[in-house]
Amino acid sequence: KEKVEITKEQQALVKVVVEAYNRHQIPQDVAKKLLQDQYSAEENFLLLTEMATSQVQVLVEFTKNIPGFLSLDREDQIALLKGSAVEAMFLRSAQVFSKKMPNGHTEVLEERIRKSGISEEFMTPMFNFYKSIGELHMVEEEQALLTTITILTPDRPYVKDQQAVERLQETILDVLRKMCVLQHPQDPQYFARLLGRLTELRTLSHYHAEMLTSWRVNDHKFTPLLCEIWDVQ
Ligand SMILES: Cc1ccccc1NC(=O)[C@H](C1CCCCC1)n1c(-c2ccc(Cl)cc2)nc2cc(F)c(F)cc21
Repeated sequence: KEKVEITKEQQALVKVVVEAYNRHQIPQDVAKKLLQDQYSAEENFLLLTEMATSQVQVLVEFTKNIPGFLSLDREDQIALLKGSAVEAMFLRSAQVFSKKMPNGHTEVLEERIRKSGISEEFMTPMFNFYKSIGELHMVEEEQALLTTITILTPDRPYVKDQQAVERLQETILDVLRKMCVLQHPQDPQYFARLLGRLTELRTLSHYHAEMLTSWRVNDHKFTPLLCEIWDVQ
């Protein structure tokens, strides 16, 4: 059985990515806000657009710390950000939903989200994804690396030098694979299950435009940044 070992430079890479991931988290805790009060569909829609707008800004800052990202072609950097922003938002939402909370809090949070204004048809795929992420009990290194892998997806629309992105993604995949073996020795399939979630994430993200335009509000107002990133307006 080969001895799996994370090299010094891989440890340094993980440290940089995890610190950037933790530093660039959403300022105010949206889960706490949702647990404190029940908001109208209008207030929830506004909260979502604010959260999503700040999350995109946070994502841009985070990518600057991904080793090699700034050496990519400038237009490819933009293509990767545009292509991964929605998935990063759902992945972040899933991680927020999966956080350990006092008894009964997760149920209240789920209820508040169910009643937030999103139309019923999207609840099942969305919560199935959130719960499948929760079942993985990811440590923060795995969460940070999984988000990085999502950003470094070579086959996003308009990416010119896919090989360059593939090389960066493979560097991250390699250290994540080793970390999973070391972190979950009893579950050799863990790494494969982790990557399987990215397929579920991509499917859920296909619904994002409909989820937004079908939100139960009269006027769907988006920020210019969100119009850039989401397929809306
Ligand atoms: C958590 C975050 C961080 C960064 C960016 C965005 C968000 N996400 C949000 O703010 C929205 C809120 C927004 C306010 C209404 C309820 C859902 N949100 C969504 C969501 C639902 C549907 C769509 Cl289309 C998008 C997102 N899933 C969530 C799961 C959670 F556990 C949570 F606490 C908030 C969640």
